[in-house]
Amino acid sequence: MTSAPLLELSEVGKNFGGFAALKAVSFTVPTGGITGLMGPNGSGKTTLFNIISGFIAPSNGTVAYRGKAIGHQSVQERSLDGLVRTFQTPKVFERLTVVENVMTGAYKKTRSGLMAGLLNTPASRREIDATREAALATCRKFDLGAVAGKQASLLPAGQRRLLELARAYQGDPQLLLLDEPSSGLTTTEIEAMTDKLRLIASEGITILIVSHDMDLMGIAENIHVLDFGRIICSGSMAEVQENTAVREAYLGV
Ligand SMILES: Nc1ncnc2c1ncn2[C@@H]1O[C@H](COP(=O)(O)OP(=O)(O)OP(=O)(O)O)[C@@H](O)[C@H]1O
Repeated sequence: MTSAPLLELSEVGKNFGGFAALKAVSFTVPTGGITGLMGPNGSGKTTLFNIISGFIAPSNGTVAYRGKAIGHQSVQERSLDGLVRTFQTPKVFERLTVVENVMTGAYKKTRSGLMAGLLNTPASRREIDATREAALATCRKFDLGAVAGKQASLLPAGQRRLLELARAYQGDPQLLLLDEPSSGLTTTEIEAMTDKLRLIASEGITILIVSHDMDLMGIAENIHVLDFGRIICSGSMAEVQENTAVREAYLGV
């Protein structure tokens, strides 16, 4: 018996004025493992991520998460339910330290929350200490232990990407949406990123990843390819690379 998909997109469309950025996009993301989303520039990948995470509403179609339509849920509600995303350009709190940045990933699930923390009650102090300890453990897991106390603005590109990943991980995701996590990284940094994604997936967290990077995309078990707002191919990396429509979309041949 196959289990229900974690995420199901049905006929999702998005119009910006008269322009159809997405046209009847349907696919599922199974629970567990890594699913990829590829496509040339402007094919609609970020628009689809924005719809799944709740930043924009689709013009048509539905997004179901854990078997339920989530169109009415805000970004925050989705994130509390374990649907956590990163951005093409890493969003890091520049003036906070690395560990403080990671702590912000967990605040939504603390009992007292950020505001109570500011009031400095004993309960909130204990909670902050526990949150900091957990964030430090995450820093070490993502090879950021040595720079945990450093201001985030001082990090080079590779560590910024890892920091964004660590912060998303601290938000306790069930489905992690990663938008171009290796963009701007060197080959060695991409290898480090790949290892961390494998580690996250091995803990049972499902990953949906957008990337242009064929090496990084090689870790996805199943890949969907968008072109001009439509899915033109779905399959393994080998199947996608062999597909004529994909070759035409990327190479124009
Ligand atoms: N808010 C908007 N208003 C109008 N058009 C938009 C808007 N957002 C996206 N588009 C258009 O929709 C199409 C898809 O854009 P999107 O950013 O989703 O593509 P992408 O595949 O993520 O591209 P890239 O790889 O360059 O990031 C593009 O033609 C883009 O210009």
